[in-house]
Amino acid sequence: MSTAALPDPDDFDLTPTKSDPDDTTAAVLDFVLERRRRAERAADPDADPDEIEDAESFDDAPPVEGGPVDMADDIPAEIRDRRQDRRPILADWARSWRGLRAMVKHQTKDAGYVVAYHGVRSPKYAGKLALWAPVGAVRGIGRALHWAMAEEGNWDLRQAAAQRGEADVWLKLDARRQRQSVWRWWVLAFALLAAIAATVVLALGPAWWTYGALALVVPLLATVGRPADRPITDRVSEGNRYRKLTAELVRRALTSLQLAAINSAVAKDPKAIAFPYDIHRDGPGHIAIVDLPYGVEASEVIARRGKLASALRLPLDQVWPEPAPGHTGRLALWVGYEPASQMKQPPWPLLSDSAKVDLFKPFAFATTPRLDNVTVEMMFRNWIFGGQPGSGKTFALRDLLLAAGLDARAEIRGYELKGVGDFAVLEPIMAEYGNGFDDETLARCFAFIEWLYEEARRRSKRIEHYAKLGKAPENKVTPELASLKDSGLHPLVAWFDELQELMTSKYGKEAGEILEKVIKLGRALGIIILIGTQIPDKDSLPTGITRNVNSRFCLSVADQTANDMILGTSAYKLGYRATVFEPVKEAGWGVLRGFGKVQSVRSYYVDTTAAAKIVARAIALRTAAGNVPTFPEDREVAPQHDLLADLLQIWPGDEASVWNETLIEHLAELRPEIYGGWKPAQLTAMLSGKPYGIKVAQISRRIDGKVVNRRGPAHADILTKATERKRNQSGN
Ligand SMILES: Nc1ncnc2c1ncn2[C@@H]1O[C@H](COP(=O)(O)OP(=O)(O)OP(=O)(O)O)[C@@H](O)[C@H]1O
Repeated sequence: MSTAALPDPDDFDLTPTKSDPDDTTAAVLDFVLERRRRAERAADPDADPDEIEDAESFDDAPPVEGGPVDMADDIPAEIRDRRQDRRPILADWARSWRGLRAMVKHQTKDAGYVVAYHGVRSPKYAGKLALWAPVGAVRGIGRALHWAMAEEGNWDLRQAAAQRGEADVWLKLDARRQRQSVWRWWVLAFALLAAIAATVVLALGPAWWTYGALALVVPLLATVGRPADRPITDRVSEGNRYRKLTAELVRRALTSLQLAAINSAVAKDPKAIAFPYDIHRDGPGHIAIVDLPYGVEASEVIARRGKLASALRLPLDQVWPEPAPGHTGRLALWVGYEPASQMKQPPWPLLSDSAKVDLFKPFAFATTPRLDNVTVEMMFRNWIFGGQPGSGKTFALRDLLLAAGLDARAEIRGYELKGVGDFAVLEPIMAEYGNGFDDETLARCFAFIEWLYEEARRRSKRIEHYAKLGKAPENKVTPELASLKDSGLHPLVAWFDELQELMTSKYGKEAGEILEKVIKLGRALGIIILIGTQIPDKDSLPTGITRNVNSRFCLSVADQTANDMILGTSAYKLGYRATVFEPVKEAGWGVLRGFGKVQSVRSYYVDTTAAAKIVARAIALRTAAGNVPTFPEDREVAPQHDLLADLLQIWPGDEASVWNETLIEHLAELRPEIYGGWKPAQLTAMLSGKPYGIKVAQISRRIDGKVVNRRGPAHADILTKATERKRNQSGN
């Protein structure tokens, strides 16, 4: 071996040499001597390569991942138990309905294929049966007679005895043959009688008995009669069927990747590629967990997915290598029964009539190649969808908006800068919607981004206020605050499809800077930014934005730069490559990052008709929650407030009149950004001035035995004014 001829001078073993266990004095190892000895052993062409290692230390069992450094006795039993890899009692496919269904479906499909394959060839098989069955009958009778005479073996022995002239031996052998032969003739005679009886019964019985017997006997006879190399049935062509994943196949594929580290390791030790678990069914396919040779990372194999598929002789979208948990050298190679492009995706769970969404909780967004459901979240997240035309980013982005629609609290505003109208179906539930790439739409979109920043600032004040009240322990929006009417902290979903149109326009630079700030500031405040873009270069999508986005879905892209721009630096090198997907044909497929392990998924396909149904349900939910008509369209004054309504809302108990000071305290709690810092005189002025004209009189209260006079309005006056105004408005 060439490596053996070039000993590495630094290749010494750091484990102590075996010594007398009772000898507690440390042995001094002469490194120079030891290296020379090793070099000599390694250079010896006759030396057993295994002996270069300590033969006793060689362990061909799969390595135990991350085992304890020191097997101390005091490791608690429950931890030791947990570390034991127990194989599940039931096979993977039998442990879930999904697995069971996939297995049954696959087996049925497979069996159906085999039946159809042979069915088409049945006339040919019938011809073969007709030809070989008579031959088989004659041959069968011949064999039966031969067997009954018991000459097999005996004849040769008798012949040898005759040649040696040993007559008594010959006679003994013949007597033995006769003894064997007698009972065989009896068996044959009974078989013959049984056959005659069966023929009579068949002749007397119904016709289908005869057909049944023929169906049994004729193929048997034909099998006996046919030449050994010409089977009656054709072999089912393996090419079109699923190839079972075997360890040998995986080994061969891995060694065909031209990865020097794998090939040299396997050349030295064929067990360098190990399988810690048996290859088993997993959903609609098989999975092989592979421990790659020492020092080889799973990502190196994943990056060569095309070569792997070639080595397995399978289409690319049937072969899904992924990093497996445990260590970086562990690979999970999943091979589907059929290419992912031919597998039918289940319908989106949110299409069901009872589906609701809570944006604080995960919801279904996509499926894996095994058709497992992948859930995602929107709260405290910002998203980028990137991909070339026809990759499916608009549809994927729309899925999220539809989900947001089903949370009645969510306010949705956004711009489609392509001008096609893919999002028009959502218009009834959107507070703001722009479509087009004309200057006016771009200007509105830019103004919207500016407003978002202001809104983020307003929200930060509100959060500060609620944090003081102990209602926002992490200075973040909580589900309770989001649900609190008029808290101004409900989820705000701001989306931009084809953002590159704005970024490359005259508004681009400023818009990019502001949006980056919004992304940074708004995440904790319930502002969710969703961006779809076609050209992810730094002009179309400022790096300040990409860097701060925490959820990414990269659909089919043309090159490494685009891939890394969306998924993050080095994603391509690590094996996360959306370049493997073809636009249009594999629309909806992409690499999802930000939700546990990075993986390839396909977004749920929801066409516009299905989308319209979801929107209808969203309208019903929102009407019930009082959010239709939608959130105020005029965002400049958002959030809108109404002093009288607010006063009625915060009015303490059933007091007839309340001091201004007390009212301001409560008002500031409700809307800190508006009423925070108000003075009693200001409230008096607001109420008594236009348009309300409410009397704010002196109210006497006895505090600590003393009479205190302060100004404040009466509940009845405010209620009267509010009702009057409402009546006037509805009369208009
Ligand atoms: N998840 C999916 N599954 C199956 N087909 C899909 C999926 N998503 C999208 N498609 C199909 O791909 C087509 C293109 O999708 P989409 O319009 O979202 O692409 P795009 O990336 O936005 O392209 P463009 O930039 O040209 O608009 C759709 O018309 C749809 O038929």
